[in-house]
Amino acid sequence: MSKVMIMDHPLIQHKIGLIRKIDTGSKDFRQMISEIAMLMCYEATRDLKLQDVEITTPICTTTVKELQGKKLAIVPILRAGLGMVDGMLTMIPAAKVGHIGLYRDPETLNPVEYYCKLPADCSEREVFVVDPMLATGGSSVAAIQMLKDKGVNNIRFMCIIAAPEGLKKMQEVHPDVDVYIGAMDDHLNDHGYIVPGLGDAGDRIFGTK
Ligand SMILES: O=P(O)(O)OC[C@H]1O[C@H](OP(=O)(O)OP(=O)(O)O)[C@H](O)[C@@H]1O
Ligand SMILES: O=c1cc[nH]c(=O)[nH]1
Ligand SMILES: [Mg+2]
Repeated sequence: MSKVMIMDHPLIQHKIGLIRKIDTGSKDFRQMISEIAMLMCYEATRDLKLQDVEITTPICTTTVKELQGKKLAIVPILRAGLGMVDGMLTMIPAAKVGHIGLYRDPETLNPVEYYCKLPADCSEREVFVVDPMLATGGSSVAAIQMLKDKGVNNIRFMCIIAAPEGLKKMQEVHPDVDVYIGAMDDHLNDHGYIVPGLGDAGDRIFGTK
């Protein structure tokens, strides 16, 4: 079964409180989504493996640590996932970035695919899929399936707000995917929005409503 990590860092909790407020405008919302993604990336990469390497300083030779194993890629789910990319890249500047375009049909709540462009060597990388919202789970479960269909098998998923319904679905369909959650909310309303949530993340990031 996958690992689920719910963030307990005070800075993350504080910033999530700010983005929930109805009065927080796009500029501040965007800025804080990016900061939260950076802090969550720091926490979610705690278990990356290190190896010893010999180097030479200006003074002598010594042994230092460097990351071992697979290189990383970040795959935001469009649109709202785009808001998390800058913060992730601040922590992992050498990561490659793929994009998966999905929107949720407002009537059926089913995800509709419209774009997919991944790094050529994506199947050899450890991939962080990012989207601020895990609601019914339809979008993130479908995005991860798209990656698996292209041979990617080392996947983690990071969201800022999750509903229990979405987490349950993710664990049922993709039990191999570790999930990093900023805050666990209460439930979904009749329109599939997370309660208390923060509204429509994409619209708030891009100012489209
Ligand atoms: O778990 P689900 O029920 O699938 O809902 C979550 C999805 O809904 C939102 O995207 P949306 O469809 O609003 O697209 P957008 O990012 O372009 O606004 C959100 O960013 C997730 O991708
Ligand atoms: O609450 C929700 C649910 C889906 N997508 C969002 O942006 N917000
Ligand atoms: Mg949206």
